[in-house]
Amino acid sequence: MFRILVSDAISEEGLAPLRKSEQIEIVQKKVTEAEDRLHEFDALLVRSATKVTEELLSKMPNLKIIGRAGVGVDNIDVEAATKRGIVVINAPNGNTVSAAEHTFAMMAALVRHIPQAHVSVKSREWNRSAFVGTELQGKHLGIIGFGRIGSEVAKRARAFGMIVHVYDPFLTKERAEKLGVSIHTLDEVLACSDIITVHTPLTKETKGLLGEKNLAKTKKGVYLINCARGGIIDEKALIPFLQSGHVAGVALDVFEQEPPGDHPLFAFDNVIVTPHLGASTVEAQLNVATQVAEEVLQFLEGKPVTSSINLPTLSKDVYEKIQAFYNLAKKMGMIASQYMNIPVQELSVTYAGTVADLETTYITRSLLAGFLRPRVASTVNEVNAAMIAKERGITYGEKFSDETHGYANCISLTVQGENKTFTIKGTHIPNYGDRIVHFDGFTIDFAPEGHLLYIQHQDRPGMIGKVGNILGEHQVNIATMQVGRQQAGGKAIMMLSLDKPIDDALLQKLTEIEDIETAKRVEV
Ligand SMILES: NC(=O)c1ccc[n+]([C@@H]2O[C@H](COP(=O)([O-])OP(=O)(O)OC[C@H]3O[C@@H](n4cnc5c(N)ncnc54)[C@H](O)[C@@H]3O)[C@@H](O)[C@H]2O)c1
Ligand SMILES: O=C(O)CC[C@@H](O)C(=O)O
Repeated sequence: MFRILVSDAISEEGLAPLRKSEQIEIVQKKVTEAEDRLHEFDALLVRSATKVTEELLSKMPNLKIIGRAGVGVDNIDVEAATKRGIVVINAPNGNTVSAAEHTFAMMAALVRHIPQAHVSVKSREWNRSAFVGTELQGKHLGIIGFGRIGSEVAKRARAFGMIVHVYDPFLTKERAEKLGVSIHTLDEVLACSDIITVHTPLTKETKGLLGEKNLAKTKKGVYLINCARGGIIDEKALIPFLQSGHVAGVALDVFEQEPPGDHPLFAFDNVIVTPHLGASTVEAQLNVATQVAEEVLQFLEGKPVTSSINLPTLSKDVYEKIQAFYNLAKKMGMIASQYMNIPVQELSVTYAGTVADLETTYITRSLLAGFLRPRVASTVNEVNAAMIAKERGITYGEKFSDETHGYANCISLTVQGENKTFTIKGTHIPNYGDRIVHFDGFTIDFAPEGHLLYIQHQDRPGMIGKVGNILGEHQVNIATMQVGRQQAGGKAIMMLSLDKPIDDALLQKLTEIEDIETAKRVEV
């Protein structure tokens, strides 16, 4: 049974695909109400209210995936989730239009004093002169952050006859031209805009972006809008600019602390606010819930998720192409790790042939996860393998070569350990399977699966028989046996696949056979 905790209000209709599965149990409770079951859940679905902290994750040891029904993941400790091998996914475009429309609603409300007029009329006043506003047409709109929502706001601004100025350090010229905007510096946007709206994520760079220094660069009489994340506009720094009248009005849908409680900005009549409603439409909530539900189902079926925050995103087509190599690489990593049962400093993966043209980043992550799995007690997967490798001082890199050793594709792994370098090469043969074709300096050909027994020995007559006899005496059946040698009478190896694993005593007995130099178990 796959258990899912839904701890924020997520569209029931959107969750329908999950409810259809008999293998899935959905529990809709706040985290604080589900304390007794937190250890059971495989998935956690949230919006922005639930704070997914390191502490919460420590109470959810079975958690495999966190689904964010929205864009921003600043309420999720992604690093802590990654360290635990937990995939974090979001719904990046499900609420874009709703947020852009809410921004515009706030903009119009701000410049036409709609909330204030609403309260006035409901208080039985009819004070029309008190609410003279300004048109949006012809005004200069500064957009800070030109991603999904910022670009949708720009489209609507043009429809209102506004002149759009954009600041986004990551916006390429090509995209700017494609979207019909010119790129400006932040100072230019601050100096020329009648209205400024922010649409960036909350990051180290954007937190307090509109603080005292940059607010001072804005035009007197500027209007400010934040429907992105609390803190991008520094709420405390705003106060003197509101008191002096430099800032004509502010519209906030998001706050540094949510809920904001009794906030000093609420003392200003020209500050209008909504409770983080940018995504609160029927359409947006259906979109984000559906997207997250579909991603969780994909994950459950062992298929790639397409909107992961902490994994390379793969299309279904790409995933199908790399699947075979993803499995081969993982097995190669597991074999190498067990064979080289010493501390290692570096893994170098070389791709040749058809595999070299694929999304090798994901394949390398799979190999790394396979290498670390026998060495790490906690969960190791493609999500956290890179982080764990770094923690253990293991570097890794990819290379590409034309040398396929006569195969259509070849993955070579070279492991650099203390005073030992080990190389293993593998290939995937469609409709046949995976083969290891080179092992620690020997040419060989074996399937990387099952209970493997590696033996290095001197090439003498009868060696194979001696090993076979001892295994037979201990009721251990040999499923397959492959041999390799560097030259007649020199060093040679056997790679046996056994029907069951052998114990330490039998392994020791094998190493005591004359002319046997090494015997190692490898489980794949
Ligand atoms: N109020 C709501 O309910 C609501 C709804 C949806 C999204 N949001 C928030 O709105 C924000 C934007 O969402 P989006 O989907 O457009 O995200 P996005 O990732 O598509 O766009 C963000 C843009 O900000 C730019 N950016 C990043 N750092 C910047 C910086 N230092 N200066 C200027 N630009 C910078 C990026 O290049 C990107 O183009 C996010 O914080 C999201 O959480 C809020
Ligand atoms: O879930 C919400 O209501 C807000 C979501 C929004 O802030 C987002 O980042 O997608």
